[in-house]
Amino acid sequence: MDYLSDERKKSDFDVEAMKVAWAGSIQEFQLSDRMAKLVANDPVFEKFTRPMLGRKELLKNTLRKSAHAWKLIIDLRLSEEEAKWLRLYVDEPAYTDLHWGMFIPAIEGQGTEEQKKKWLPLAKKMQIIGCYAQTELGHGSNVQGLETTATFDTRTDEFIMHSPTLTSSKWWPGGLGKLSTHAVVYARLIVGGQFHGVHGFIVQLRSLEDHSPLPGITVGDIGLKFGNGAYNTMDNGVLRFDHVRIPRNQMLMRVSQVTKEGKIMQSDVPRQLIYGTMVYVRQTIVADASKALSRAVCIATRYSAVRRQFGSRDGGPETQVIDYKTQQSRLFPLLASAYAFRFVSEWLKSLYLDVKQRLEANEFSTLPEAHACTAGLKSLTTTATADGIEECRKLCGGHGYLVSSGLPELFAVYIPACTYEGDNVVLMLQVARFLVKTVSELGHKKPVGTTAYMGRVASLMQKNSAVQTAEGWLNPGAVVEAFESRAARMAVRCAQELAKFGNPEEGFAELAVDLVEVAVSHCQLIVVTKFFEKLQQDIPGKGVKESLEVLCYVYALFLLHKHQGDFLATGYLTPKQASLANAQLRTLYSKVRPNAIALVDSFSYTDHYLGSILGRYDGNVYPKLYEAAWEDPLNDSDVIDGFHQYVQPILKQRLHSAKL
Ligand SMILES: CCCCCCCCCC/C=C\CCCC(=O)SCCNC(=O)CCNC(=O)[C@H](O)C(C)(C)COP(=O)(O)OP(=O)(O)OC[C@H]1O[C@@H](n2cnc3c(N)ncnc32)[C@H](O)[C@@H]1OP(=O)(O)O
Ligand SMILES: Cc1cc2nc3c(=O)[nH]c(=O)nc-3n(C[C@H](O)[C@H](O)[C@H](O)COP(=O)(O)OP(=O)(O)OC[C@H]3O[C@@H](n4cnc5c(N)ncnc54)[C@H](O)[C@@H]3O)c2cc1C
Repeated sequence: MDYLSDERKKSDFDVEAMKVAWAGSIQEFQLSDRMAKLVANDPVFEKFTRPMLGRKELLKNTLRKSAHAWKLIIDLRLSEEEAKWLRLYVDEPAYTDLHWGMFIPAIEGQGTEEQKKKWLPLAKKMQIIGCYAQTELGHGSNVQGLETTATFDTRTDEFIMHSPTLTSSKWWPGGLGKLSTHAVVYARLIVGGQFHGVHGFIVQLRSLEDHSPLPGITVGDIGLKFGNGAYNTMDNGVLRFDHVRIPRNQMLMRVSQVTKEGKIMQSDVPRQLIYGTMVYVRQTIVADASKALSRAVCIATRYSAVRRQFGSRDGGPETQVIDYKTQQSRLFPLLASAYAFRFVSEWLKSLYLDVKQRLEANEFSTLPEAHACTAGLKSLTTTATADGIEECRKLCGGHGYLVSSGLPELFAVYIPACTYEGDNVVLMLQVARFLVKTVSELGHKKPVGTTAYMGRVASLMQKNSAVQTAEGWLNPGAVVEAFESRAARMAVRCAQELAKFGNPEEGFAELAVDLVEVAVSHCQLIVVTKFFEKLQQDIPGKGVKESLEVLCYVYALFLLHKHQGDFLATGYLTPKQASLANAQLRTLYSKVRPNAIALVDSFSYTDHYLGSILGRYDGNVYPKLYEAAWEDPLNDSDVIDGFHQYVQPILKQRLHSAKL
């Protein structure tokens, strides 16, 4: 029985066509759908019991699933793209994520042709397992502050890898603790007693025969992390070197080379390329944000349509909680954000692929913008997604707190995204630096790409919003101009404040809070603009484009409402115009309402991937919650273990004293 069928009938767009719009293309949809079903129908990938497992059992279970996934990849001859989708739908962080997601990309991006030829075939056949060992106990954000040393020994033509202090211990790398045989280790290059910057080195950690750590290497897991199950399927590790020798050709040498004689040779490649793997991964994290947020939103939306509270008249049904305006005002902006992040990630991927091609051809001019966009959008989308998952839990009331809602584990597994691959505040400060530089160069350099609007800064500073009615806000030009003006005005005002400091670094430190706000406003502008640009494309299917238009305005006007202080303080909007935007937002919520279930169905998530009783496709929530309660190990017996030993004596004592 489909308890949500009435809801599904209300929608006025073609859901199958929306699935394609969400996936990006029919090919991508079919590929993803095939992998989702493959995983959902395979009992090895069962995940409901995960939060009940102890750490060792949990990790072993992950190894079993990863081995099975690898067997499927080989047996079914899956392409790299198919394998990525398969791992996504298995939905369990594993050592393989870092192997494929960072170790291999680090060698691809920073290795020489010779190094790639040697290491990539081994890694791609999984004859070695690698991780990305950058962060240390004492330093994560400050990469130039890393303490591990790689000292070149001209006599033996080797580097000596060493951990000189406790704080130089590598700490956090995923897959390092128990599984990696190799790592790309970031360390201070020392040649002839001089420091020559931080570089990556391929280091073997464990024997390929019996997996024991090699001499001079101390390696282990850093311990239990937040939440049951969640990210504890990953062996984040600690690593120390005691004068471990590696051949010279294991330094990744695309950026700088060390000769046999101990000479440093700089190629034309900028040193920032050493950070290139982070640009790649940050871009994938933006795509992951839309997946995580859409999952949470799918659960909360379906459950909000099933759940009823108050409002019964003449014995009729109570009100579906999704019909409360307050519920809509919390839920629908998140639904719109999931779509907004999906489309901005699509754009970011194309930007990244373009930069990658240019880098391969030794053309580096677009790298700073790619860094700013990946850093800023990673920060913006992961912050919003982490907050959004928690909001979805609250939107589900008490049942959202049950593990079987799927939300607690999703939250626990997701929130480190605000920290890993760059703390979100640190990353926004990188965007701010890029913007301040752009403003300072306005007189002699035409801004391009995502900062092109700064080229119109004079008019953006003068012209105020012309919107006169609530309908006036349903105009892409009016909305985009509002976001451009806010971002440009905030950036210019900050630049003026900065100019008052004799020492720019001192000014940057003092104004850091304002600078982060400038960076956020710039990144929100990018997301809004890319959503409108998406709507310029041909999007087939009855009502699909119209529904996306509604979501685009919801996303933009919700941000405008949330940050109205900025829009008012910069003088671009009057209080009346801000309140008209809010009135329009209320109208938009009622347009989303009939389509809400169809909009989350369009994510095309299987019940397996959602992993939530509240978010079941058929809406059959209460019987399934009731059944699941009886499957809890505590309900194996009527009287629990420990009762006779610890509780009964207390009860008996009470009976005894009552008799007295
Ligand atoms: C099969 C596929 C699966 C896909 C899944 C993938 C994996 C999924 C996720 C897995 C889960 C977890 C993985 C987590 C992994 C990690 O966390 S790895 C560790 C990440 N660490 C960080 O992100 C550290 C953050 N810190 C930094 O990035 C910096 O070093 C920082 C930029 C903050 C340092 O600032 P400064 O000290 O000012 O920097 P400098 O070194 O002096 O350099 C400044 C110049 O360099 C430019 N820059 C900085 N970063 C980059 C970059 N990434 N790319 C290009 N350019 C960069 C910066 O703009 C300065 O340029 P300028 O001098 O102004 O011209
Ligand atoms: C689950 C997980 C997986 C990870 N996987 C890996 C991995 O595979 N490989 C790897 O190398 N690393 C990994 N890391 C480490 C991760 O990349 C770092 O933790 C991250 O970059 C943040 O650095 P940090 O811990 O030094 O934070 P810190 O920099 O110590 O941050 C602490 C606080 O200080 C603030 N702060 C720091 N610097 C500044 C500044 N300049 N201005 C203002 N505020 C500042 C931050 O905003 C934050 O509030 C992982 C971390 C986690 C949690």
